[in-house]
Amino acid sequence: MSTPHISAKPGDFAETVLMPGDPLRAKYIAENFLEDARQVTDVRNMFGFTGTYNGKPVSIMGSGMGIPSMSIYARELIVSFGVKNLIRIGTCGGISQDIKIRDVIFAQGASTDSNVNRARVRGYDFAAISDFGLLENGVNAARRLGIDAKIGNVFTTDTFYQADSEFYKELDKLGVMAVDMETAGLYGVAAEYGAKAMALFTVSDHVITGEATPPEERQSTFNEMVKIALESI
Ligand SMILES: O=P(O)(O)O[C@H]1O[C@H](CO)[C@@H](O)[C@H]1O
Ligand SMILES: O=c1cc[nH]c(=O)[nH]1
Repeated sequence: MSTPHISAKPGDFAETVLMPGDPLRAKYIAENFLEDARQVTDVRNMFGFTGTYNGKPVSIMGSGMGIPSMSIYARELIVSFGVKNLIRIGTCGGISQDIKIRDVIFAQGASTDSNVNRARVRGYDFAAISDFGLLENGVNAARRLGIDAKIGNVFTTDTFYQADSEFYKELDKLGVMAVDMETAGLYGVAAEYGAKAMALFTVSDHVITGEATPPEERQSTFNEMVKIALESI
């Protein structure tokens, strides 16, 4: 049973899917963290894999960048493949002064400059929030692993190259911790189709201070986040 963007059979995906933006990161996780991993889809090179972690079935699939791409894959996974839990594992830009590069952040909620969630509620505001159970499991897993993760509001933007840098300072005053490009859309799709969603990130750069993770360190901080996500299942 294929969809326009996923070529897989019924039962190919586990009930829980971890979604990095980059399909090559999905491949890396499958090869380095899962047992008995097999590739289940490769349409447009948006790779998806299913295997087990500590004996529990889990899938990993890329989401691509931005709300439209994430929304297509999330909707098809839920509606056509019976996926129940979608966990975004991404990178983000730090906004808050309290946030440092390499920190792990949980998106309790996601504000956005996108119109997709307003379109779901006749133009009104929609509070794009994480599923509480997935968030609680994730935070508990981070604590067990001794990782001091931050939890709060993030901003999902359609514009990676933000022209008005003052805007991030205004978000900082409102307590917004970080910026990404998918989470508000993921939370909206999950709500619309009756699935659970949660997002966590590693901070790859800071959009106000300009600090960035050295390339050689990116993999190890990314690994910490993957471990938290897998241990939370
Ligand atoms: O590392 P990923 O998960 O792709 O996340 C972040 O990186 C991309 C931008 O470089 C956007 O997708 C943003 O949300
Ligand atoms: O979406 C993102 C991700 C990392 N850094 C940014 O500035 N934006």
